[in-house]
Amino acid sequence: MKIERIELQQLNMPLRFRFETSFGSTSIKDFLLVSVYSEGEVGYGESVAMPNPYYNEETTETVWHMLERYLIPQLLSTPIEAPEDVDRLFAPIRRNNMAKAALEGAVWDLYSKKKGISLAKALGGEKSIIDVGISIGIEPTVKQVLEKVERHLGEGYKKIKVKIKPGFDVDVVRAIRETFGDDVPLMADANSAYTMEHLDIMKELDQYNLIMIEQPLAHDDIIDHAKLQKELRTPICLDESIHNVEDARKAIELGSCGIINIKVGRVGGLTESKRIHDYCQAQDIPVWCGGMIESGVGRAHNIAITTLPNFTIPGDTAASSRYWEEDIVEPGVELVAPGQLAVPESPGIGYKVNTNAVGKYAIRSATFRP
Ligand SMILES: O=C(O)CCC(=O)C1=CC=C[C@@H](O)[C@@H]1C(=O)O
Ligand SMILES: [Mg+2]
Repeated sequence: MKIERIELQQLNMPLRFRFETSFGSTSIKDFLLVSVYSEGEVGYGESVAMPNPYYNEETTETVWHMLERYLIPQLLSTPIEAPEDVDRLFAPIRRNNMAKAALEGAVWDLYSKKKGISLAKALGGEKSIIDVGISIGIEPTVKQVLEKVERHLGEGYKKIKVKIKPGFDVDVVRAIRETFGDDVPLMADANSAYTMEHLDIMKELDQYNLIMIEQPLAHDDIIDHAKLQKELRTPICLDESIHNVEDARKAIELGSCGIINIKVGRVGGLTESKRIHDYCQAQDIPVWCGGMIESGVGRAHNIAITTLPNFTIPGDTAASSRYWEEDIVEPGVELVAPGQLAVPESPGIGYKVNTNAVGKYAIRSATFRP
């Protein structure tokens, strides 16, 4: 693949709502778009790092730095045939997974466009339709969470995820169960807001037939999660704790989780996402695709990876219109049936990037050549 030029753009896109988790809230999406140009084709990737290092250690600025200083120069000076070569090329650099994933994802898109096949197909995906759920942030009141649950159930979303934190947990889950019944596919995500001192709260949550409790304990822990899992019948799902297939193997061997959330950015790209998927499939551990409030580009990558067969639980990839007045892809990612997205069949990510919209939201850009 002869790469002629790589463009890096920082975008600030206003969100249609304020998204709050146990570690902060945001109403502007600050992220990087990577465009890789080669012989008339462009591949797109998106960095899912947040502006501040609270979800993980990366930020928009650290990703820009890693791309500019290390990853883009390495890619521009090394001949590559396939996206897996990019994964190998970046392996000696420790962590900085979101930076690696942004560029590797753009190469996957480019590669599948050159082959004339969809990204889903290039990854070995099988589905033509995927089921999706929705992630509801922490709201000022339980009543406001209930209103959102009602709206999104009405849209047919196949899984409701609610964010919890100490003081905003059992009440939320109980109210949802009392209002909407036991059949609603419901889960809670704690973003590491609890410790083993909160075992009583976890045991209370265990009574509500949740599909899973996501990342209750520390972001860097798998030992206490294993202890906690022994106390609960609800499966624990790991998000922040899993950065690669080795983390997945160790967590599964220890019994720290029954489910894994694969976020392409957090694990360093689509190649590593596939490895984790394959390993979990062999171990009978279901996976699902977590969201990072992506623009349409990241959303399209999430749709593609979700077509692999062991993605058996609906992910967080909700419709573009939930997040954006105007997405940077056209048409936006929209439901084709209640709670379902169609997997594009056209080459690459299968969505056209709207360069006017990109220009409107761009606050910084740089171009790199071999
Ligand atoms: O709608 C989405 O894209 C999912 C958003 C979501 O739940 C998350 C996004 C970013 C960081 C976290 O707060 C969180 C998660 O942990 O899954
Ligand atoms: Mg999470």
